[in-house]
Amino acid sequence: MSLSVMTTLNITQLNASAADFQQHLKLLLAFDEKDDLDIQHRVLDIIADVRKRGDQAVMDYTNRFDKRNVSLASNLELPKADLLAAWQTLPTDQAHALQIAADRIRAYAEHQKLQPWQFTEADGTVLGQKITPLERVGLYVPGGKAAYPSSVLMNAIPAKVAGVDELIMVVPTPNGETNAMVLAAAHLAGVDRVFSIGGAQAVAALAYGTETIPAVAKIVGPGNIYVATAKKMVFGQVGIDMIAGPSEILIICDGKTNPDWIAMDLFSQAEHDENAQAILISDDADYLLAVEQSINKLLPTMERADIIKASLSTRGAFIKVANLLEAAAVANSIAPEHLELSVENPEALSQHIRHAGAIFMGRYTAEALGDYCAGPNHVLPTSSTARYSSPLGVYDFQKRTSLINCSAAGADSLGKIASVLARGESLTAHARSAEYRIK
Ligand SMILES: NC(=O)c1ccc[n+]([C@@H]2O[C@H](COP(=O)([O-])OP(=O)(O)OC[C@H]3O[C@@H](n4cnc5c(N)ncnc54)[C@H](O)[C@@H]3O)[C@@H](O)[C@H]2O)c1
Ligand SMILES: N[C@H](CO)Cc1c[nH]c[nH+]1
Ligand SMILES: [Zn+2]
Repeated sequence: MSLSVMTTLNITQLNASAADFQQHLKLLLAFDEKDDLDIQHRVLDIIADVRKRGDQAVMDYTNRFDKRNVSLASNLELPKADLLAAWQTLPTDQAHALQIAADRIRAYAEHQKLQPWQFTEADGTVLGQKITPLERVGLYVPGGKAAYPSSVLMNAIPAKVAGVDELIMVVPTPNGETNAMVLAAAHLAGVDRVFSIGGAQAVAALAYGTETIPAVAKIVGPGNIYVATAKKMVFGQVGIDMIAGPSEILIICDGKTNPDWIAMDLFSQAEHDENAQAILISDDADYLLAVEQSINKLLPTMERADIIKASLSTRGAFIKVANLLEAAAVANSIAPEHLELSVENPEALSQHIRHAGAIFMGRYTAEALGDYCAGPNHVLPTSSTARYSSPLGVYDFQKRTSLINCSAAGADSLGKIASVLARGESLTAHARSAEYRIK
């Protein structure tokens, strides 16, 4: 198949019926292997350095990557009074929007709470599951190329609903400039402490702790490729929610949605990051051309045109399919973070979707609404990890513990089974421990 230049942007064009389609799709979805390795080495070095030099390393990387001039680690923490002041002085429209978004995110999260359960067997043995909130969690709020008050709410509110004791937030503040909405959102959501650090150094500090930054049990939240890589690397030392890296949008359109709307939906995720990925699938070749024209018309009007252009030309694609069922199959093999079904009957098509972080149904459901205020969490799995990961939710901040309470009769009957299995494993202490309790 030929990869041809479709727009002045050089958006990759693929045809799903071509013999080498899967091969090209794989290339499109993967990050460049060499870049990937370079990033892994860089992140590994940063983590090792933070483990070794603690606060001093965090300050050095913060000064370097965020263009700061911090020489006292305590200055990395933003005073709680600043969070309150930001909330109190926020323009009314912004405070109102944050409050409505927070209320909707909380209302949705309340449905996700895991509940303890137990059942009693005929002989009186009780089996169950206890639910416990995590003690202290780290919330990563991105801040390199944009400020993300919405990510403060999306991280903190489910943690609060779960009943987490202490919420530690990190957010980079390039050039030392704090964002009033980010601080206000931290106050509104009940974040306990905020440190103005980001990137791999912030993830390492939360994972291992430094003299100033407390170690947490789990790190959640989205970030760029450095953040996502660092989270992967500290997993085990701490829990992580998922790989929530550079944003992605996949749109399936039947050719009947205003092409300007679809072009802007693609831009909406491309504008996050040069590494973001925006893909359009349609069964209508003329429609793909119409969206191409919209892209070329609208791009010069975008403030973040450079980022959008870089994202669309390196990681974007238009995919022609024979029909919408084939579109669903391609979507499943991509397993995107966000999937828009901009079609006449989204419910029917959604029945064929197995892998996506979130599905936006119908022409009116712009993915951007989900980013801010629809209610479901916008922290979502990227890089095809929606094959096995789910959106951030209350359940990410809750632990399950099994409960077993044997009656004497239960110990007798289970003891006999355990004894046989234990002797089959040649684990005699196990067998005898169970046998002591046999009547
Ligand atoms: N998947 C999701 O749920 C979700 C949600 C919101 C945002 N996002 C994504 O989050 C990301 C936000 O990225 P961002 O850059 O604006 O903020 P960020 O906070 O993720 O990253 C900024 C940090 O990256 C580090 N960094 C930058 N260049 C570096 C380099 N060359 N070497 C080492 N470290 C370096 C710096 O420490 C800096 O503080 C975007 O990719 C966006 O698409 C994803
Ligand atoms: N689209 C991002 C998740 O990939 C979330 C976000 C926050 N603000 C704007 N968008
Ligand atoms: Zn977004």
